[in-house]
Amino acid sequence: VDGSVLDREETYEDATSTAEFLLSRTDHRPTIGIICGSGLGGLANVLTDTDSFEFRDIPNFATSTVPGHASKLVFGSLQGKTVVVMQGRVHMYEGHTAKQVTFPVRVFKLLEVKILIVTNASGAINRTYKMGDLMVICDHINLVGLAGLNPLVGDNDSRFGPRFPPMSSAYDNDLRSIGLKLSEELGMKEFVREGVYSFQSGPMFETVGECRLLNVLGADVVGMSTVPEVVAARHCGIRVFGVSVVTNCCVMELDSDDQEPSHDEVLEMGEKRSADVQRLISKFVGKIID
Ligand SMILES: O=P(O)(O)O[C@@H]1C[C@H](O)[C@@H](CO)O1
Ligand SMILES: Nc1nc2[nH]cnc2c(=O)[nH]1
Repeated sequence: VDGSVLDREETYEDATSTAEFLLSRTDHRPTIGIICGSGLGGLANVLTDTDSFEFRDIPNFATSTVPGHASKLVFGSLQGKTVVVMQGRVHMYEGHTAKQVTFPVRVFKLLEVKILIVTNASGAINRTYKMGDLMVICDHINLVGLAGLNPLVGDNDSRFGPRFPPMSSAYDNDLRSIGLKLSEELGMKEFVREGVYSFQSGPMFETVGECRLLNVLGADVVGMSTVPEVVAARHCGIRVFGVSVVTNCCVMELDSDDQEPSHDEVLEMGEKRSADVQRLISKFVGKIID
């Protein structure tokens, strides 16, 4: 079933039936969920003992139309832990609602996933950041969500979580510390940062004025995903760790010679950094107590 054609809100019962569908087809019982961003899906290929499902074959899942997002859900082992990996994600700019975009996270909850690792590609707003940097996400600015487009709008099903969930420590402090320490041990200190991810709906990249606005607001990078997933995860009590690959630097001056962003460039840089992201996430998964 292609979730993009569903014209109703996904319910707790839908998530339950999707979880039951998956649990009846795999013996894996993951405690860690991972979502791979643009060009970063290679992580799923390092799992062993895998069971793989196309999104289009999973009831109630939407399928990604974006190059660099394979649309596969892969269960398997990574560093001795059982994980479930979304090789690619769906985005709101593809026409999906916030609830469709976050449906897999709610299914993860019903699979008894305790920790969600989110990855994405982003553009640098912070002028000290460079292309190819990795940023451990410590906070987000949910411009889309503040304007009312977020997965928690509508009836609240308290089986998932409370009506008014806090978001002031959305990115788990202990997990961030572990991630940053491991990045140092892996010799990545030179290009690993910690900062704030801002979410705009896309699919257009930002104007110069918008980049300057985001800079004033305190954003370090900007992207088109992740935040709805994190909101849904925190709502249902899943702890979150996030890593963003800075695939390009946002254009901050009008009429400058700076290169305009393109999805090809995003994919190219994502794939270039993919091995480092895989090393960091693999080591992280091996280290954390889930
Ligand atoms: O899924 P992510 O956030 O990694 O994808 C980014 C945002 C857009 O989907 C796309 C722009 O190139 O890459
Ligand atoms: N919004 C946005 N998303 C991105 N994803 C990768 N690069 C960018 C960018 O510059 N802007």
